[in-house]
Amino acid sequence: MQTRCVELAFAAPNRFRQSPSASHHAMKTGSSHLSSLGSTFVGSAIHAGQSPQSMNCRPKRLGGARAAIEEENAGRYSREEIERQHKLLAEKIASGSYSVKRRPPGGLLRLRRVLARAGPPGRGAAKLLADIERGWRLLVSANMPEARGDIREIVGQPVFVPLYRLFLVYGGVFRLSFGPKSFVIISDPLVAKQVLFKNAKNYSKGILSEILEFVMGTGLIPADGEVWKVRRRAVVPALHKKYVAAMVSLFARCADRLGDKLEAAHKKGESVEMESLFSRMALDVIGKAVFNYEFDSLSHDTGIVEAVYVTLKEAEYRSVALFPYWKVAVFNWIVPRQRRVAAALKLINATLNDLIAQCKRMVDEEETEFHEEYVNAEDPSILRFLLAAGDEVSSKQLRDDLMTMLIAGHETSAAVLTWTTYLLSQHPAEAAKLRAEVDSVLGDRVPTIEDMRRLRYTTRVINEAMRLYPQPPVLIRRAMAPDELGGFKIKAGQDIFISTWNLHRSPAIWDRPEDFVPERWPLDGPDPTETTENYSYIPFGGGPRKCLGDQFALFESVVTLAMLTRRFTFALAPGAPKVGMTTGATIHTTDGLHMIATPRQHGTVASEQTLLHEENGKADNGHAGNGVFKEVAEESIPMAAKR
Ligand code: HEM
Repeated sequence: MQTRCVELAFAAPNRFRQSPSASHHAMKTGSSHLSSLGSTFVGSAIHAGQSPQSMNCRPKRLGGARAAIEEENAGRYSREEIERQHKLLAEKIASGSYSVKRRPPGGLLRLRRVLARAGPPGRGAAKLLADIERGWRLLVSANMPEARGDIREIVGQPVFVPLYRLFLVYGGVFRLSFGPKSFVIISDPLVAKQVLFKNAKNYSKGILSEILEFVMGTGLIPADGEVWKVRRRAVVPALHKKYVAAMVSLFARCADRLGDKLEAAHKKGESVEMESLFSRMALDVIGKAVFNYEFDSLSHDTGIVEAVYVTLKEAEYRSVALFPYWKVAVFNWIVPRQRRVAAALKLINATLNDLIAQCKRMVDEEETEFHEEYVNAEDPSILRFLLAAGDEVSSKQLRDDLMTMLIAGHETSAAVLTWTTYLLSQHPAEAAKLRAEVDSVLGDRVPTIEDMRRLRYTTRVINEAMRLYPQPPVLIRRAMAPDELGGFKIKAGQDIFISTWNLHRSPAIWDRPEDFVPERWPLDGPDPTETTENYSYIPFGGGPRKCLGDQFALFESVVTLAMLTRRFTFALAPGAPKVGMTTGATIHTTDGLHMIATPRQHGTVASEQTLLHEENGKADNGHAGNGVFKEVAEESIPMAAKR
């Protein structure tokens, strides 16, 4: 098939595609989702992995936001530069020059030897020195392992990659220092549990709050202390069971619209860039779900869609800038990007304020009594629930909460779907097994809430994709008082990164940690969570600050994956750029996920179902035998990339 890239008539969200730029990354800045940001060091890594090569399928139209994004991305890191940095870091770790010396100064040993030869008084002094040395060693062994590096060895690549290499050498709790600044990196499940759950009260969101303040204000993700407690208590009930069930049909509707787009592309012989399409679909979902707003970004590129992306991009940008010039008011007038950001925020705020006012009027006119599982059929949004609940909250706080959820629930979901689709394109056997389940459970029905229990393998595929590509890959905290982590003391004010990436890929925890094995999660077992896995698996965090949209997000991913699987097979587009990783708050691809989506011929379904049953019958928890599926996979996934 002759393929071209779908030319999307949109501006802003295309950021993900081609540019050598961080356009790509335009943000997910989520919050927590922004968690992988939060310091110059972390932020610098955000722009990692971008290739300066131009892509062969650029969108023809560049809107203002996209142009702005491209403008600032020129001349970032080349692939060669990143590879050079990987090598340098590996060599430095191997040579030991990255490690802080933990032995007493070598001169002491020589002095002791000289003293020992100088008769009884010298021997006495040498013994005294030996005792001091022993005390030193004891003291040092109580110190946290420390890697002291040069920030240039870390930037230019997704930050969780060097953190993984360092973890393998320095262990589950170590300090990473750059000059006077240090971060404690946690990759040990029990220590993660202590920070997230057992002693959660001692940890704030630290630098994350500062970065996100301009967009989320005191919304749930950046908020700490009393504000967080009050707002969490108010918002959580809005995502009750009936609400999530009502959302299933919204997910299906949006996934169907995406399916139509893919079908149209196929008819024209075009490839599709799935990362930006998933981003648009997730924006459409979250707009409706949170404040009943129809972005319809899959079809139109309206000013508000562009404004959302400009704002998200800015949050990412601020996390990487060395000098926070926007804190100086005059620069906000002088610097064009700051003027654009101000205009975007003004538009979003005005839209949200209108929606809030409109919703208030509707609630005032509504006759239905408010109750615990209140859902308005025409407007099942979270905003409607909060207003109907009579939530005593200022419009500003409400706006902050809505904006936070918009960001938190947007790119995370998009990223999960992007990497799941990528993984499946690399694992035809698992893709065939998935199709078999979807066909047998759904046929050509649209999924309902009851199907969520039945789509077991689909759920496992998502669980496993979230293990390999956690969104965000790092969680950020700051200690408010001294604590002891894994036996090492830390001081108040210590910045901490919990590396979900390291936990999820730790060779000490997982068999074949790097492999995509949905079967590692038994179909008849409970859905894996931080509780079932005792903090070895924390795709939604854990403890009091755990994601409140976890069930929503899981169902959104399952429904979308099932709907698309029912209609298409996916394969990487011939000649598509290698799918590399880069990170904002979530993990993005470096150059987009260019695929061929082929509408399915339902003739292969029966044989795939037989295979699913045969495979399930084995009740084997290992990796599915690829050989079993090979034939089906080959005939039903045209051009599928093979492992
Ligand atoms: C696959 C999609 C999603 C993933 C992987 C995800 C992941 C996470 C994670 C890991 C955290 C904890 C952050 C931390 O501890 O620092 C979090 C927090 C949060 N998430 Fe999500 N999330 C997703 C979707 C959503 C959705 C759809 C919503 C809203 C409807 C949402 C709203 C929130 C909020 C408000 C918080 C902050 C909770 C608090 O601090 O009290 N998320 N999310």
